[in-house]
Amino acid sequence: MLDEITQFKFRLRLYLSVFGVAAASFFSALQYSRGETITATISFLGGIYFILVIYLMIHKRHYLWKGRGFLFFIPITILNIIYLQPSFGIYWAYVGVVSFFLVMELKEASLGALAFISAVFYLAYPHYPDYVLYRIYGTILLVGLFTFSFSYLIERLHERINQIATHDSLTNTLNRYTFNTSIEKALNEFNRYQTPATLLLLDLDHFKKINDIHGHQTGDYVLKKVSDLLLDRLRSSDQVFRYGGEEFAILLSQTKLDIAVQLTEELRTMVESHDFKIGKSVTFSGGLSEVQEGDWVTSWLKRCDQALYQAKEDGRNKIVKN
Ligand SMILES: Nc1nc2c(ncn2[C@@H]2O[C@H](COP(=O)(O)OP(=O)(O)OP(=O)(O)O)[C@@H](O)[C@H]2O)c(=O)[nH]1
Repeated sequence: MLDEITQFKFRLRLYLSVFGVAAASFFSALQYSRGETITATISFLGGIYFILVIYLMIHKRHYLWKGRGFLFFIPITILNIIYLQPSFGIYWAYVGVVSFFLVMELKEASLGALAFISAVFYLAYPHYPDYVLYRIYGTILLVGLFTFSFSYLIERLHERINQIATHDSLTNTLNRYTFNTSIEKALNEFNRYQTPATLLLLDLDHFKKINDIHGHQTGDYVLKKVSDLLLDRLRSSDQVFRYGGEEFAILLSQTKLDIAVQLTEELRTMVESHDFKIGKSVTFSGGLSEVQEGDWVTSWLKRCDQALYQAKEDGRNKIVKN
């Protein structure tokens, strides 16, 4: 769902850029034949810009300047048309307002559209009687307001779906789906740039007893609190995942094994010394392993699993590296 929305946005911007090339070529030729050399040159440069946008989108999956280059061509061309031919040029103002929200990010699109609307109002002012002018102003403002509202709603929904798709609803840590993609990415970065990374698998000790003695709600509270402690302590570049029921995974990017061991010891004592108000301390066991030459996701995970198993075997509340 999430990928579909992102891909739809990407494709829409690609098709609009193709349309931009066609429109720019047509208008450039037309304007040139009419002797409007300056306008023809702007349209021509617009066409080149859109070709560049399309090229980078197809070959690099990159959206040039986040669509900002659009500002220099479409709005300026429309304003120019309104200036030269106010009686029919004004119709393009509506298209101009909407197009900001299709090609740019919401904040920049809103500011751009506001500046554009002000310029349209200024250019239209001397050419229409009051009763027509107010209708033009009113309808352009409403189109701007409605388009902004829809775009705002879509952006909020997108953020919400993103949060639901990537996070665990109880603990607010990242979920298993995100774990798979993140671990692949860490492995690729190691293979390509030798960027170190250490993975920690962490399992709460005797968690079943907490559930059995204090009830599921208290169990949930403990899981949530442990996650909060971990998230508060770690850097934003580190990623905490809920790997299973009472098992977490922490991906420490740019971190070598020895540093990771020190950090995990700190996390272990932090959780152990926290008062969960259940009459005894909560502890965890952890298995650590750094990514190595020739690793696959499975081999890296297997080493962590073995280390975690060893930590449990050694009496729990322990950290083992592998
Ligand atoms: N409250 C709560 N409990 C959960 C959740 N997910 C898993 N559990 C419980 O976690 C417990 C895990 O039990 P075990 O796998 O035996 O592990 P343990 O009791 O921690 O024992 P060791 O790992 O060997 O130290 C089970 O009772 C699960 O029901 C959850 O989301 N909320």
